[in-house]
Amino acid sequence: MASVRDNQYLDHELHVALLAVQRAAILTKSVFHNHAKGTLNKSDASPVTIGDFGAQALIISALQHNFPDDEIVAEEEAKDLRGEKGQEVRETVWNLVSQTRLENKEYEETLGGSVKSADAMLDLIDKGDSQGGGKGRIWAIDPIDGTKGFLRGGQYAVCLALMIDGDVKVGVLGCPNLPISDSEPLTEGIGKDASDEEGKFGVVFAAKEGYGAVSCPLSKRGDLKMDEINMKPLENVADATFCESVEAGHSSQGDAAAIAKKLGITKPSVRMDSQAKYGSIARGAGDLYLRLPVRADYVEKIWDHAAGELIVREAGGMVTDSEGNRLNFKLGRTLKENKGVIAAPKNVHGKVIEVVKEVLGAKQ
Ligand SMILES: Nc1ncnc2c1ncn2[C@@H]1O[C@H](COP(=O)(O)O)[C@@H](OP(=O)(O)O)[C@H]1O
Ligand SMILES: [Mg+2]
Repeated sequence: MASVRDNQYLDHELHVALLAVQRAAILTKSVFHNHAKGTLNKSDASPVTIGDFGAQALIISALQHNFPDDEIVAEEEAKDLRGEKGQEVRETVWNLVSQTRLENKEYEETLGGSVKSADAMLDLIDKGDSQGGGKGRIWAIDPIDGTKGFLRGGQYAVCLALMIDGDVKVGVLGCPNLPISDSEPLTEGIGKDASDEEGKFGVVFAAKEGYGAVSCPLSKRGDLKMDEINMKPLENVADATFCESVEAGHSSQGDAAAIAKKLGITKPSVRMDSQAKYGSIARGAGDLYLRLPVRADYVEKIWDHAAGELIVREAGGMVTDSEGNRLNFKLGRTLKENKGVIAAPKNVHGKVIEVVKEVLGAKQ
């Protein structure tokens, strides 16, 4: 198979996405260390809010500079930052956005450099209002996925994906709190006391459709020392390690336990927030990702899955909803036709879906 590094198809898109995610992750890390740990004085803004707005502004700025005609579906909007009421938060976010840059000047230039003004920053944030759909080039952004994990010092991810005509073609996940090494066991997080030092934690996952998946250490320079990643071969599904949400409201932990039991799985689940779950199984640190609907009326958002879904597929896995259907990114900002997500190595995915259907079917 051609490698994600040795061809030119969507190369510039992948390059910009990798740099943009790294720059945004520098901002979220700084928000965690300077704000989530208590130095935010007057706070009607949560650290999550500040990090979300800042990361979204920086990513959209890079996309607009390089691909001005592309549409963008992003989670946040700038409404609450405008006017007198939004002044304090706006200034905090602007401070961060105007100060955050990659240490490598050439890379920073590729991203178009700094945002010009606080007003320009608000307009950039609001460029993420596309309604999505199955036509043309559309980027999906989740500036901080796993907001609860972010606050706990657990896992979170800066997520960016490019869809062309509704198919995910490029996906990048920045996971500041995952171990760099692809061979480290699954971990929930590094905790509130984690140091900001590079070297042990912080990884970027990336994939281009048809060309495989890679990981590289997250760096302040934006360096891209990428290694190919693959899902771990799994002959017997009973030997699997599975991951699921920390939040019981996001995925039914009871159903997951029942499914695991029926599959003969004896290892306890690893609970982690965000699309770090997709990255972790893609690099073989775990085998399955089970996301089982808790509320029938919840619709998954495209920015919560686009990048991770491609990364797992390109690492040799299969991703579907709980009925075995591929996730459909052509329907707007949400995955309105899909319920739940099941990601697994190709050879066992069918078996897992069989059991998921049995367990969920028995509840009806
Ligand atoms: N009832 C629900 N069911 C499933 N997912 C939900 C949910 N409520 C919120 N979410 C989504 O779950 C995401 C986190 O996923 P996970 O549980 O895997 O960490 C959230 O992303 P944000 O953290 O960006 O808001 C949010 O979009
Ligand atoms: Mg999210």
